[in-house]
Amino acid sequence: MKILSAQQIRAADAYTIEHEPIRSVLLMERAAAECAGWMVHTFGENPPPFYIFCGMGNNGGDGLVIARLLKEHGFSVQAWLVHHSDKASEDNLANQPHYPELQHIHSLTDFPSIDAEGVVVDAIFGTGLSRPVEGWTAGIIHKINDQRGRHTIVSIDMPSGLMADKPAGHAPCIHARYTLSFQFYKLAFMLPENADRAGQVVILEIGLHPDYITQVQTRFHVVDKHIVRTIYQPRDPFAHKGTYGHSLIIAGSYGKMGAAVLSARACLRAGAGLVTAHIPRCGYEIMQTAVPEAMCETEDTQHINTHFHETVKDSYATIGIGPGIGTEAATAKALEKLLSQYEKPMVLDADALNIISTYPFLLHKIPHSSILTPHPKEFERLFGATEDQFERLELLSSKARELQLYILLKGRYSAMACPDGAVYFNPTGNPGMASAGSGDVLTGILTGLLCQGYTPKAALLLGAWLHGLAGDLAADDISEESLIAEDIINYLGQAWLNVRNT
Ligand SMILES: NC(=O)C1=CN([C@@H]2O[C@H](COP(=O)(O)OP(=O)(O)OC[C@H]3O[C@@H](n4cnc5c(N)ncnc54)[C@H](OP(=O)(O)O)[C@@H]3O)[C@@H](O)[C@H]2O)[C@H](O)CC1
Ligand SMILES: [K+]
Repeated sequence: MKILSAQQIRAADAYTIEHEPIRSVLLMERAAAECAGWMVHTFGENPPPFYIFCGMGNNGGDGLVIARLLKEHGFSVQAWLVHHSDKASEDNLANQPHYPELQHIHSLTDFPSIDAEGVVVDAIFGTGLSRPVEGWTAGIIHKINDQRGRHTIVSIDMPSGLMADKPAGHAPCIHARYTLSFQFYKLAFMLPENADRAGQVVILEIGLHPDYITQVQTRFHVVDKHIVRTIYQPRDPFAHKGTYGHSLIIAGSYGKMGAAVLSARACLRAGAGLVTAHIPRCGYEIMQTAVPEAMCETEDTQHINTHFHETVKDSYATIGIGPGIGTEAATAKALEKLLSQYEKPMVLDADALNIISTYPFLLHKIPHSSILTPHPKEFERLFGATEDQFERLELLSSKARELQLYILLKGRYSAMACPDGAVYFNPTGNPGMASAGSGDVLTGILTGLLCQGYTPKAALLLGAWLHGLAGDLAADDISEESLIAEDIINYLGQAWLNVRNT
């Protein structure tokens, strides 16, 4: 799914009005009907009172229509027009008479008391916000946020105060429980700094013109079922274990053999034909017992150091390196030799990335189209700090282009930058996965997908999706709280079935 900028959304709006064709006030009616429908579906069983705050633009217009529709549905509704500007938009004005009970807010003192527990609908600003909100209007936003404990806040299209494609910094902004976003995610929703502003994002189809959506060019995308289904390749009925490649997992050290076990097992569950785990001697029994399907090569010491580069053969379809290997000087030396010698795309994570941030010249030795999977701290160590998360996104994208690598920056919506400048966000996953070993599993999955012949881009998008989906399926069964990395591996099979049957 494409992520459009605020300007592109306006253009989609205009294109739809001209080419469907449809009057703009009816497009507003359609968008608002989707919102009202969602509210009836979500709150309809025992409907609470609705308090709807409308702005002067078309976001406010949506709010006015929602107020009318919910009232017609028999809900208890109160609506206010927040006069932040002197002039209302045309479609806002057209809808005001259809909601005669409309009340007005001209200053902070007009803010009503809304005591009975209910739903606060924020329809003050949408994609038309052009600057940070100031003065008494900012005060209204703070007053609405103060109601968070008692009321459920639902924002229409955007939480008021947030700009779709610019940093909001500390500007006043609604903190919504839900954001009902029209047709597309906005870039701002993808960034961790806005997580508690947008809340849970629900995408509502409002029938914007498909021709515009198909032809519009955008760098940012959200991975969806359609993309994943297109990537998925069913297995060859005549396959043998050689068909799906042989991968090498280089992982583990004394006290961190779990990382190697998780990566190797995830690599197998992702579908690699054969897996060899290259590990220190101290982990031999552990690996052979925990993952009997994997072959083992060992080092004589407690760390990977002396000769792992010597074992690397061209017959390995790919390599996953990093989980738990430590950052000893000898390990760094061996990594350098490996990078000089191996030419196919590989997966680098964790300590492999930490070593590279200490010896940045190694960045230029990584085989093109390899996949790096840093978490935000590792990313900062590799590429430096940024002022805000929009800037970090640009840095991510420019590094992927410059180095011709795929870089996955871990997060709620992991951002995956491609060598051509495109950035994909992965929507699957949950907070239960923010625990030890989850990244080692991802390394294994990505290596397993590369190994069986998926292109690096396909492996990246599908791997991140499967990893998150397996975590979601596990959390549905055993809760986010008790989820551990091994559960992600255990539910990978169900995630595969889900992808296959979509
Ligand atoms: N996506 C679609 O196709 C559809 C979207 N709809 C809804 O329309 C809004 C966008 O509506 P728009 O009228 O362009 O903008 P807003 O309603 O978000 O806000 C515009 C008004 O806000 C004023 N403004 C802007 N910044 C500030 C500020 N910092 N402080 C005070 N006032 C501000 C602006 O006035 P100016 O002074 O800047 O002229 C406008 O009065 C979209 O989000 C959807 O909700 C359609 O309904 C359906 C199709
Ligand atoms: K809003």
